Amino acid sequence: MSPHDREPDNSEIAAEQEYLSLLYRKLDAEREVASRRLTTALEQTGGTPQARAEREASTSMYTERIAQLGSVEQGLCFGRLNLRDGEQFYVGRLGLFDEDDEYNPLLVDWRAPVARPFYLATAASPDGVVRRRHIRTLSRRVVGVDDEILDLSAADQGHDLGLAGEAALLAALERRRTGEMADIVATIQAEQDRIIRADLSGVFVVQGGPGTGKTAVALHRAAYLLYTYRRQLSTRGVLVVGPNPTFLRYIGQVLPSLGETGVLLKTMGTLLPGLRADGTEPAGATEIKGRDVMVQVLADAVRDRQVVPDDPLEVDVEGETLAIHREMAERARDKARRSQRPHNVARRIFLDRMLDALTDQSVSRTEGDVFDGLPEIPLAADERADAEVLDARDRAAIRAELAEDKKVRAALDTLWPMLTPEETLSDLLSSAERLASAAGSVLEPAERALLLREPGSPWTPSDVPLLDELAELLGEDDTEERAEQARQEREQKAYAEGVLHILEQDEEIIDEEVLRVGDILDAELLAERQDRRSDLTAAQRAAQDRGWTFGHVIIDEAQELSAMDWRSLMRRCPSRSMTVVGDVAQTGSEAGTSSWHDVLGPYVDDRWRLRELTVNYRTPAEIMAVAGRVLAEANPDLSAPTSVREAGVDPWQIEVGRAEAPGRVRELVDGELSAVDGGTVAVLAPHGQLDGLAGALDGLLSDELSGEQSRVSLLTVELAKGLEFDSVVVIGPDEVVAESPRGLNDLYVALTRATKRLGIVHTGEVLPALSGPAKDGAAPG
Ligand SMILES: Nc1ncnc2c1ncn2[C@@H]1O[C@H](COP(=O)(O)OP(=O)(O)OP(=O)(O)O)[C@@H](O)[C@H]1O
Repeated sequence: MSPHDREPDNSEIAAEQEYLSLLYRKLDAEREVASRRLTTALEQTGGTPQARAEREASTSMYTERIAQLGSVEQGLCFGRLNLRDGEQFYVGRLGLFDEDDEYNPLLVDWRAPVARPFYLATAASPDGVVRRRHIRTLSRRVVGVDDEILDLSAADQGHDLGLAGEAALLAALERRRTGEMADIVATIQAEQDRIIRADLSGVFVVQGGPGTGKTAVALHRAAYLLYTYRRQLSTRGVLVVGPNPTFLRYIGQVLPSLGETGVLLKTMGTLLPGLRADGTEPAGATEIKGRDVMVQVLADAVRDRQVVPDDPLEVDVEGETLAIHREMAERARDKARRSQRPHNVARRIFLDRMLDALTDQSVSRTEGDVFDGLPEIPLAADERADAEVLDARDRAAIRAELAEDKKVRAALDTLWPMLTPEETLSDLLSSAERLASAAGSVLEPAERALLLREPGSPWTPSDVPLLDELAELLGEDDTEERAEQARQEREQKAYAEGVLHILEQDEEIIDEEVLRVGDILDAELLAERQDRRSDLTAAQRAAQDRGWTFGHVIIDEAQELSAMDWRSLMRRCPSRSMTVVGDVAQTGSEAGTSSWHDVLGPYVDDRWRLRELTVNYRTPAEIMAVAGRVLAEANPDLSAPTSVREAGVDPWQIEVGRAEAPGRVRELVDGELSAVDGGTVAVLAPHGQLDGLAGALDGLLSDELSGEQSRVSLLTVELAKGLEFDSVVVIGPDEVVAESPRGLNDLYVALTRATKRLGIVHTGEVLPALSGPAKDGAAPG
């Protein structure tokens, strides 16, 4: 507690309780209104198309409102500001207004500009705030209030780290972890707030050590942007990309708890609609597939599928033998390639040209046959045309027959096949020959051998950007579908124009000051509303559409992404409105980066902003002392963030033979479970020890089948990225380090997952970074 804090008495708690009860009554009343309106909208049937469209819009609006009102039940109001001019207002999860008092705010949404001093004001820079009060609640009950007095005479900030609402913050940090991330809306710190409310445009990089709140900040930023730029973002949606499904489950509740449901959460492995890429592969293969040279490899792989025959290819068409010559195919291929269209679209050009050539061949044969039967008569040039036996109609009929002929089609298919991204990539990666042809000049034979795999192997996350690239290179020949869609859109727009025209005529008051329908709705927008697809939210539509582009993209653990991943994500965000969150000291993937400049440069040059977070809210100082030594060895240029608190417990370390480890770990985990009293425990282990440990921890771990979440997790470091637990037991640190070229980074990640306790079980060599002078705590039991 800073020197300016004052212990409030019970009468203040009682007064806050009274106000909180008023807010909940208001919330209940709003819920009831929304439910009644929803019921009315659902009960109505029939009517004109316009009435139906309006009803659908009302139904989704009230459904969304009810969900939003439900999501703010816990922690509805968490703060109060008293300003120097005598004004006072309450800050909470959403805005509530008093209709009976000129819509004065009863509760201000935390994202509204007036709520900002709640997060930013300090004693040195009070921003008009005299007192900031944190209100702690449990369900609908006030359980405590913490005050900070921020007046002009208080020049001392009271704490080196400049924490706002220190008591409330520490209470939030001390809470037991449940396996799901909680929102931090009541205790956002000033350095975090500046990131959350940063401008929407451009690429914004948030670099920060473990536990500095990068993920929390990224998610609150999504909620803030959706609130502040709703009109802009609700049509294109926001995409949040995380490292793995476990992480998405961990953060899954944060945005709904802030009343936001319209965000699409994805991993790279699930980025493409309808494709699940959860296979595994050697780390070396992931690194190679992530390199930017793969763009060239894939382009060449597609060109390799555009074939010309060395020897004439003969095709029997109803007793006649037509020949596809090399030159004929080459001319057609050159023309199709010159069009610069994607492979499947350019195919049409190739086919047209080939059919023309085959038709010529067939026509001249037929004509030759006819003339062969006649005596030789020399013809003048102008007489020759008249002497053609077959006219244009006959030619067209022959061409149509050739186009329909199965054998002709099969022959042309071998030369320029219609391809899907999946078959192209699978064919490439399962053929040493194809790989040599497409990648011979950019990959060494040993590297190509690493990529080679059995046909039908499961897709891996590193395949996803390659499939995405191929989808671009191949394109879709959707000429007919597009013509039909354009026709429907024209019809809808014409109908919408008619509706607008009638509405404009109905407007009785034509006054410059009064908003007219046309000012807020144009025919295109109205047509879009008419479109059946627009019943879905932007996030739902985006989830079904590979080519969807988002209004904003947030990438967490962004240091893990490969050059090819970046290319895929940039494609989804042509506006380059992005929040990139990560820590280059935690990079585990060989394909990942250690420099933001390297990965962003190709897309935005140096036009990106960087903000750093420096305070570690998760890991206590005692644990960071150990982790910091590992970081110093992994990357002497980087420094670990400063811990906000101490746990009062030193990390413990023991040495155990590898064979006895599983049994011993079981005992240690039991001890940790009781030490964290209802909290969570994670065992982080190298791949090589997972099976033995899974056996030993049987009955304690989550059941994947029943979906039942347990308090104990057994994970590799890769899967623990971004997560946190009350107690962490790291097994075989030497093996964790040896398993990957970035092994020391992995160990740093493992050591920084704990909120309270850390134990280290050495099953081999004790690494120098861990055998230093740190005090050893006692292992439980
Ligand atoms: N202002 C805050 N108030 C309360 N809790 C906070 C605050 N900032 C961060 N935390 C908590 O600190 C923990 C770490 O936050 P988070 O996971 O976002 O960090 P991170 O920087 O993404 O970490 P890592 O890089 O290790 O994954 C979380 O439990 C988060 O809720």
